[in-house]
Amino acid sequence: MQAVETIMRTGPVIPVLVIQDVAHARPVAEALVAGGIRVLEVTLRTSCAIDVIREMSAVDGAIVGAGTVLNEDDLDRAVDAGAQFIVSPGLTKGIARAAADTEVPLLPGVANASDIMRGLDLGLNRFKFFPAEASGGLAALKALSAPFGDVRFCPTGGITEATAPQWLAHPSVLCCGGSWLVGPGVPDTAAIKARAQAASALRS
Ligand SMILES: O=C(O)C(=O)C[C@H](O)[C@H](O)COP(=O)(O)O
Repeated sequence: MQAVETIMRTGPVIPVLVIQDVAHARPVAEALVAGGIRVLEVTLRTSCAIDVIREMSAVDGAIVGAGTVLNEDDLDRAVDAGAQFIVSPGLTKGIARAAADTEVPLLPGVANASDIMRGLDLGLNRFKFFPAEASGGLAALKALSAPFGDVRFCPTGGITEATAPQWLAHPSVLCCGGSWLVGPGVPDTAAIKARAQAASALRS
């Protein structure tokens, strides 16, 4: 297992994936990897998500994790399917302990100073800033970075290809998350690859 920091530094954007049909898993993962995006967050929002993690994990070059992990049971199911990292919209002691016990990298969501302090108490200092735009946007992140100078973030929620560069320019930001790379429905793999190429070039 890689450290969560390594995963965050693999590329500038982590695509947040909501895959409705397991048949779409491989073509989507292949298109993203072909476009230079290797770290893939499969949200546990669909009934096939666990099978999607399994399928995508078989794609060469893909580093597949689970998102929308809400409890220890979700975490266990995702890890059993091959998830190499775990993303959660929030932070609970249960998830932090389960991730530590399983030695799976965890990227838990924080939205304010108290969330960050709870994370620090649990030995964590790499977080998803979620929901990034709705929680005050870049101005809020800049303000939070002042007292928490060693903390690094993956802002997610409301970020687009157009706004990602502003977030990535902040020194506390290692990468951004976003759903814009893969839309709903039957995947247009050429378009996904093109968006992945644009995303992977965002900070170079
Ligand atoms: O379900 C989760 O755990 C999530 O990760 C929520 C996602 O981060 C946001 O839904 C990002 O979506 P956009 O705002 O469309 O980029």
